[in-house]
Amino acid sequence: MVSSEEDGGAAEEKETNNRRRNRGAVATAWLTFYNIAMTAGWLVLAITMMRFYLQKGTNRGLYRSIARTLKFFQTAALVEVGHCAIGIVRTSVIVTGVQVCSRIFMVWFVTNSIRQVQSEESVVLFLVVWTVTEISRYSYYTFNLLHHLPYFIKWARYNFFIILYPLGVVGELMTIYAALPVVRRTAMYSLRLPNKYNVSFDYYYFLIIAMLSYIPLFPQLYFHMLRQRRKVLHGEVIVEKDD
Ligand SMILES: CCCCCCCCCCCCC/C=C/C(=O)SCCNC(=O)CCNC(=O)[C@H](O)C(C)(C)COP(=O)(O)OP(=O)(O)OC[C@H]1O[C@@H](n2cnc3c(N)ncnc32)[C@H](O)[C@@H]1OP(=O)(O)O
Repeated sequence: MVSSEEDGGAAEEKETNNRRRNRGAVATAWLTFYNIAMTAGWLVLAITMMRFYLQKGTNRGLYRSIARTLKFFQTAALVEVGHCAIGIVRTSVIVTGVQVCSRIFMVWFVTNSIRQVQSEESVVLFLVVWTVTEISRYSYYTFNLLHHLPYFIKWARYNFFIILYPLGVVGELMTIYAALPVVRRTAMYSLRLPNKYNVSFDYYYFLIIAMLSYIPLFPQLYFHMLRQRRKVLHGEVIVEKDD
């Protein structure tokens, strides 16, 4: 439901201020520390990727050069699901969980595990998209917590995703697609019968199901962000169903 912009804007601002007051000093300090650390981590990734490309002029070996940092900072984002669960951040556990888990899956179980896809251009595509997204997202949260939010950071946070989200999805799907023949050939992460657990699992089909699951899940994340954009940039009050 969307009410008039003026009334909505004032009510939203009041609600946001109340929420911030109720969060508590320890939680605010933790979130500030967390967001600064994550902004720094993704900035390091951006600089490492740029330096690598400028020095080598190719994306061959680029993933290996950032693998440890990427795995650390992307895995650390699991903490965000905890933030929502304990209520220090007012975001849906499900929306955050899907976003974070799909990224962790891409890093650990596709790109990191399957060496043959690491030089694909699609890997560079999603890495660049994630990096730009995360630098603007975490710096937005940091400046917001410090009550000094430059407008261009707010603008970037709630506009870049319009293009970056679909581009990220294209990069991820193309990478999984490139992994399929390798997974089929090597039968990695698969369990064939007969075995002592009497269970079978085929990672090849799991990857196909993962790709298909973008069809229902991605629009939900995208429309969630479009609603956030209307709320933050245009002050609309949007009543969402709780999880
Ligand atoms: C097991 C394998 C399964 C595989 C299946 C896969 C299927 C997956 C399908 C979908 C895949 C998508 C793939 C795309 C990947 C990409 O990322 S591409 C790059 C572009 N992406 C983006 O732009 C989105 C980035 N992600 C997000 O923004 C979030 O993760 C989100 C959960 C989607 C949305 O964030 P949300 O928190 O709901 O919105 P905000 O407006 O940012 O925040 C709401 C309020 O919460 C406060 N807040 C949130 N986090 C923090 C924080 N860390 N610190 C402080 N505050 C925080 C925020 O300030 C808001 O509060 P108020 O200001 O009080 O309103």
